[in-house]
Amino acid sequence: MTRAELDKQPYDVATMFDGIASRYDLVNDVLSLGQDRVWRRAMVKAVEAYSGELVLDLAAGTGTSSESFVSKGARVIACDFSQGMLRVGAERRGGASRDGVTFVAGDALRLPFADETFDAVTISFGLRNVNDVDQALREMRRVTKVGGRLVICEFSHIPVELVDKFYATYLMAALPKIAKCFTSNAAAYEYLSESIMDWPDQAELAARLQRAGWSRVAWRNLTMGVVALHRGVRGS
Ligand SMILES: C[S@@+](CC[C@H](N)C(=O)[O-])C[C@H]1O[C@@H](n2cnc3c(N)ncnc32)[C@H](O)[C@@H]1O
Repeated sequence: MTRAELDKQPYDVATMFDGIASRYDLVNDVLSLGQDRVWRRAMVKAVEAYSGELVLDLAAGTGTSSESFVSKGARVIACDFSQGMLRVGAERRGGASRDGVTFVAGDALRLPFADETFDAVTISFGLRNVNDVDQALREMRRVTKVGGRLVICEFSHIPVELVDKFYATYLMAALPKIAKCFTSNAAAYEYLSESIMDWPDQAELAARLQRAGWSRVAWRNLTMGVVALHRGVRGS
């Protein structure tokens, strides 16, 4: 089975997610010990999507990250470049456009949307998998309305050294073994661990948001920094 490498070639990333799509959400719940639900609730609060707003959930996968926003009355475009993930999401919801969520195939590096389309843009556990993070941050800004907001939910780093070492051991030794019990593509979960370890820390990601033109950049840690929520506003 295919796994991506840390150079994140788009074909390898899309094929890897095609291959794990059917059990993706189940394995997430197991590996995060249910914490993913806590992180998603925090994400909804951070985005504060109001009734009538249009939200882009980029790298939406099966749409699990998108569903939460419609409960607040917003409409969501769930965009991803893995046909397998989109298919599982659409089948589960009974159609590609249902109850406020519309699945759209698209690449984060060349988004198929006009300038200043969305009130808010979100990306959950997706940015780490993108081949050119800075280009994705610029593209997300391009499609956000002036005054609109960006919220990124992504794995990050624990600022307490001892706890971080323990977490690194879980990631590199235990996580792929546990994943093996639930999926036929354990190699995809080796990639997950490696890509988390390789990902920039909170301050560096914030600096990259600023360089991509986002204003009022800030972040907050969830579960001691296992995950961080970064936010920014399109100023002009
Ligand atoms: C870990 S999944 C996250 C799915 C969902 N957001 C969630 O929270 O469960 C990462 C997703 O990023 C998508 N992805 C990676 N690079 C992409 C790109 N360049 N354009 C669009 N989607 C991309 C993958 O296809 C995959 O579905």
